[in-house]
Formats: sequence, C-alpha cells, structure tokens
Amino acid sequence: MTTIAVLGAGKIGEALLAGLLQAGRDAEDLLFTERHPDRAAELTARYGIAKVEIDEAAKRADVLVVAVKPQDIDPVLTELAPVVGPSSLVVSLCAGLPTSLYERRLPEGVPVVRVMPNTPMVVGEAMSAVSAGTHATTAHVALVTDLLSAVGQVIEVPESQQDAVTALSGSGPAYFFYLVEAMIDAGILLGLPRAVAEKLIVQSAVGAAKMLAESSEHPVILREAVTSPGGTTINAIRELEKHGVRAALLDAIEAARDRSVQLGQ
Ligand SMILES: NC(=O)C1=CN([C@@H]2O[C@H](COP(=O)(O)OP(=O)(O)OC[C@H]3O[C@@H](n4cnc5c(N)ncnc54)[C@H](OP(=O)(O)O)[C@@H]3O)[C@@H](O)[C@H]2O)C=CC1
Ligand SMILES: O=C(O)[C@@H]1CCC=N1
Repeated sequence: MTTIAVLGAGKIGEALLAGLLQAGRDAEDLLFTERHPDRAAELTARYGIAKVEIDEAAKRADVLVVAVKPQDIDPVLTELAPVVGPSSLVVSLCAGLPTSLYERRLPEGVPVVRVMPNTPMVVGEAMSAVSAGTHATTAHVALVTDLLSAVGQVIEVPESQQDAVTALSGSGPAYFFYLVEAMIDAGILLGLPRAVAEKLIVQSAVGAAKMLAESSEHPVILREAVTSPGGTTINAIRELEKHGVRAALLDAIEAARDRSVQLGQ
C-alpha cells in the first residue's frame, strides 16, 4: 500500500487525512508533520496517525504532500532538499506555488505534481485539479489521481490554469458557505427561528447541488424552472441584479485568481 505523508496538517492537510481514512485507508499508511506538539497530539488522538519529522517522512512515505501555507514554504523546501531524490514524489497543495519553484529548490529529477483540492474531501466530495511538473510522468499523475479519487473527483489541467482553478474550486466552497450564511440571515430577518432557517437553506443547497450534478440541464434552465411568471423568484432575481451580485462574483473570483498569482511570485 502507498504510504502518504502530509507535511503541515492544518485545515486541508487534516481534511485529506480524514478523507483518506474515511475512504478505507489504514492509519498505518499515513503520516504527518506538524510544528506544534499540541496540534500533533490532538491529530494522533483523533485519527491514530503518527506524527514524524520531515526526514522520517521522506524515508517512509511514497508520496510527500506539502500542505503548509504558501508563505511557509521556504523552510519546508530547505528541510526537504537533502532528504528527497528522484524516487520521491512531491505533491503540492499550496495555492499559487508553481512546480518550477520546487524543481529549483529540490535535487534534479524530483517529480512534483501540483494539486488544487478543496475541503469537501472530508465528505468524499472534493474537486481536485492536478498538473504535472517537468519530471512527473503519467504514472506519477495516475498515482496522485488515484489517491485523490478516493476523496472526490479529479481532473487534469495545464499548470497555467491552476491559479484560475484555485480561485474557482479551491476557494469555491467558501463562496457557497457565505451565500448560505447570508440566506439564513434573511430567514432570521423574516422572523423564522434560526434552526428552521438553517434546515430550509441547507437542504435547499443540498437539493440544488444534487440537481446540478445529476441533471444534464444548464443552471439557467434549472433557475428558469423555479422562476414562475409574475411570481416570487423573479422579484428576488431583480434585487440580485440591481445589487450587481453577478458582477461582484466575477470581481471576487478574479481577485482570488490575482492573489494566487501573487503568492507564486
Ligand atoms: N483550506 C483550504 O480550503 C485549502 C487550502 N489549500 C492550500 O493548503 C495549504 C494549507 O492551507 P490551510 O490548511 O488552509 O492552512 P493551515 O494554516 O490550516 O495549515 C497549514 C499547517 O501547516 C503547519 N506548518 C507550517 N509550517 C510547517 C512546517 N515547517 N512543518 C510542519 N508544519 C508546518 C501550520 O502550522 P502553524 O499553525 O504553526 O502555522 C499549519 O498547521 C495552503 O498552501 C493553501 O493554499 C489548498 C486548497 C484548499
Ligand atoms: O484561501 C486560500 O488561500 C486557500 C487556497 C484555496 C482555498 N483556500
């Protein structure tokens, strides 16, 4: 069985470990590094996964998944450089960081695969996009794709598209959570009890997501089917258009893309 070490078990690192366990992988095949002993102890207690140092991770793991903040990458690469070689496989989950950065800092020939996942991997519903670096073969990409398929869907994209992917699906769950939060607030405004508003909106989100995933119809058609002539929905849509919600989303996602580009510089 492939041994996977997550370097930096924060939010996405933990989501990956939890998702892989959920998908049936043994805790013995997983490792993580973490700089705070309390956080490490908490994760080991919760999942039964061992915390190791980076050199041991490189020795024992077939796949090293880098999941630190892009701002923290420098010391990780310094520690990794003396302990990895062409037989290692480095997978970067870091927003913005190009595979060329790893290739410059690690020994010649180390294969690197860049991945942008998202947090729904905790429920097996991640959207992950993978891109091969210069030394990564199709077998490396297949291995990473196989690993991530256990926690959701995977597509391969040219690395030049990864900043856009990061803005769209990497950050994407946050936009939906934000929308749900605002819609629950609207329920409160209309006088509904919070628990009722939450139930109505969360199940509407689940139902709408399922229709989007399972129906072959375009979202416009699905929305039109809700929008009865002279009815309630069109009055709400008029307000959304008046407040420029579509333009705000375009600007927001463009700003996320720009930040991803900046993090890689
Ligand atoms: N959160 C998300 O939805 C997604 C995140 N990503 C990417 O994943 C990466 C991590 O993001 P996120 O999980 O949100 O961030 P977190 O800050 O939650 O996680 C990063 C973790 O790495 C630890 N860390 C930092 N440096 C080291 C080190 N040298 N050795 C061991 N551990 C270290 C941090 O510790 P400390 O607490 O001390 O900082 C922290 O626990 C980022 O690059 C982000 O772009 C990608 C897709 C989605
Ligand atoms: O906000 C971030 O920078 C990370 C990358 C994608 C989602 N979260």
